[in-house]
Amino acid sequence: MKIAVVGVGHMGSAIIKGLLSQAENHVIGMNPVNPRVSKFAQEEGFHLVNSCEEVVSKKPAVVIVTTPAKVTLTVLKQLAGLPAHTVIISAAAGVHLAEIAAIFPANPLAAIIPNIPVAVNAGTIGLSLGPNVMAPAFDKISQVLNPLGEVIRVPESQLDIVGVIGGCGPAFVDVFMDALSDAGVKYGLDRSTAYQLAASMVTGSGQLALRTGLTPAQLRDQVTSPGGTTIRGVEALEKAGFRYAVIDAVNKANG
Ligand SMILES: NC(=O)C1=CN([C@@H]2O[C@H](COP(=O)(O)OP(=O)(O)OC[C@H]3O[C@@H](n4cnc5c(N)ncnc54)[C@H](O)[C@@H]3O)[C@@H](O)[C@H]2O)C=CC1
Ligand SMILES: O=C(O)[C@@H]1CCC=N1
Repeated sequence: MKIAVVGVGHMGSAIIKGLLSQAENHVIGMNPVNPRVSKFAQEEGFHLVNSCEEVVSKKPAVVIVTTPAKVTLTVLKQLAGLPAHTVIISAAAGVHLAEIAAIFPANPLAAIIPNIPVAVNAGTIGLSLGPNVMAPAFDKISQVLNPLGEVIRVPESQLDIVGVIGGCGPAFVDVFMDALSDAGVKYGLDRSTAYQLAASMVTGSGQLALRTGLTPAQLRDQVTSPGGTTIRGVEALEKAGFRYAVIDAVNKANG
């Protein structure tokens, strides 16, 4: 399928990497001229263009817009010449489907909030469908998004909070992994072993939660042996207000 990704920054690059893992995808990236993006396109082997006009002329089946939110509606207006069957997917946080529908009244539309792990096909993607998404368009959306990770369909009113937990969440987890790694180094691990340990532990904990369907509290109880070491660490986290710090991170990101 011919897929254009407009805005090849952090998110656009992550999506392109994930899309390129599927041999049947023909990926076109669009970004204003930028040596970083040209180098990335050369390394990854996708076709790069520098204007919306070129994207329109390629008649992609799907366009994914990953431009900064504040320029996204302007960029979409420059793409308004796309054929009516092109599916438009916006990944810009805070850009609403109704605003996109005002520019593309006939096209199938969707809003997504992906996260950076889409680069390794292990993303979490909040999806809200907009107008004109009949079965063929839904099939295209599924074909593009499903290989990128877990797609969680929500009403658009919930996309912001899905975006904070799924989209911002990796940065919160990265802070946690960084702190764990510092602690590992303090007790004698070399830095790369500490990073590997923290990342592997986070991956495994997530996989266990998904595969067993157990709640985080049930899983924590499996680790906290009576009178053991873990409960002493959990007590320290509670004393430091770890839970409130996490909830307040979501408050602030969602504000
Ligand atoms: N970074 C993330 O984890 C996530 C980002 N998003 C959304 O993705 C969008 C981009 O975010 P990032 O990739 O983090 O920002 P970024 O700043 O890394 O990338 C933005 C890219 O868009 C390009 N750009 C700027 N103006 C353009 C234009 N007129 N036409 C085409 N390209 C243009 C920039 O040159 C840059 O390469 C935002 O709307 C954000 O809400 C959504 C979910 C997660
Ligand atoms: O920080 C941001 O604004 C974007 C939206 C979700 C994750 N990154």
